Amino acid sequence: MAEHVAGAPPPAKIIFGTYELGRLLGRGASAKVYHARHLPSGQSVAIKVFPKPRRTAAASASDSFIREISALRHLRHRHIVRLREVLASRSTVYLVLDFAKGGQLFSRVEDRGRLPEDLSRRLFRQLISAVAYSHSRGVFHRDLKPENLLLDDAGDLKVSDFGFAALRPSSDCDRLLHTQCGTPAYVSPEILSGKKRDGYDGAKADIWSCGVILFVLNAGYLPFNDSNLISLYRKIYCGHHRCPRWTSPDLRRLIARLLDPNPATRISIDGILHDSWFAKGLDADQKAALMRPLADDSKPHHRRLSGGELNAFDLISFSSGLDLSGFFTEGIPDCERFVVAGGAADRMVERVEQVGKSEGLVVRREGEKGSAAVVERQNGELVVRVEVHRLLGDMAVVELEKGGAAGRFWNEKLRPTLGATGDSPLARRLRNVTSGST
Ligand SMILES: Nc1ncnc2c1ncn2[C@@H]1O[C@H](COP(=O)(O)OP(=O)(O)OP(=O)(O)O)[C@@H](O)[C@H]1O
Repeated sequence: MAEHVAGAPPPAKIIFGTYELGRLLGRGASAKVYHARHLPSGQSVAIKVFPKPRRTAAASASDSFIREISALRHLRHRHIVRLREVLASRSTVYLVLDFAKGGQLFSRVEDRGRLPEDLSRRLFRQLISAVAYSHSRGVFHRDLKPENLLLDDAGDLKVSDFGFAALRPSSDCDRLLHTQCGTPAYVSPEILSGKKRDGYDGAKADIWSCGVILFVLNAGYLPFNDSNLISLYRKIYCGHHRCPRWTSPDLRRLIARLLDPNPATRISIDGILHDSWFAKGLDADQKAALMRPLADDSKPHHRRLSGGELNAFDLISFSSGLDLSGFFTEGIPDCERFVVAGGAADRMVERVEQVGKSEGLVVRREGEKGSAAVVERQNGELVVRVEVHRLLGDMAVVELEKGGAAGRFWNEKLRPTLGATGDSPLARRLRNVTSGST
């Protein structure tokens, strides 16, 4: 293998035969984000790379990539980074996102200082448009801060990083949330106070963070800041902030209403839309256009989620699907793959082994930790090979390869014992496998 020479650009890495990974754009607590080129179209994308959790228990909704996928697949809005595709290998989950060429809004403020009031207003309107839309779809970001606000090549805002997002429970429409999330300087007093029994209103908590962001855009510094965490918390509880002298009276008033420590009296999205500073110079049509999501908003989101949880079936059916090509050798004749839940995959391997033995065939285990059962005739001719590839949590991809000698063994001996007459997803898949068998 060729060695990488220090100082030379790293060799191009092509993943799934489709994306050429480029430079590192940023790294967060949970993932690294790379620039990449979509080879068929030449388009730039950003790929967020998450190591897959090393555990066998079911993937938890608290995993940030699960949260992020669950949230982003609900959302299609011009000011929210679009999730194009989800890919996975054995060890890694890749989120393919629209590339926000302008980088972090935070860097802009850091480099050039505070923004002119009109530019703050334009970006704040875009932020509220995205936040209002997310809330209307039952998604609360919970970690809004300038580092998570990106800019595209036209300088328009794209809200990103939904790794802390919460989805409203669909059953009772209860908007009160319980997990403590976010970055201290941007977090609302009710989250800091951790009144877990009462929960908190995710919409109002996001609005507080929008208030902190608006303050930062206008001032160039944070409204609540202290190197001592306890003092910082105290300042946030009180909501005491001082706007810089250049702040217009209307903007001062709006900031005070956003940074109201009492969520019950804090301004709502509707209140913001009617605020004089926010609405300045906007006629009714322009306001409606601002709040309108993309025309094709409904397209990718027809399917109902089960309680906001995401499982591998959701992943598979999303967008162009979970591309599993990295798992397998292409071009194997009569090779089928399907996803199953629970212990069904392991039971299938055991069953293949048992039936093979009872038929006097040669049976052996292969693969990592015996994840595959191979059945052959005495002359070495392949009858059937079943291999289990672990996916997320207890979900698994079953790869089934039928050799030339599979026909009778598969149809008459094996399939009836695998319960392929029921109506489970596994049974349906097995019926399809059978109909094409030799
Ligand atoms: N779509 C994108 N286009 C361009 N750059 C991006 C994109 N997504 C992320 N980045 C860059 O990568 C950085 C890290 O991304 P992100 O905040 O999503 O990661 P994270 O691990 O979820 O972070 P956190 O620690 O805040 O949870 C961003 O701050 C940004 O600079």
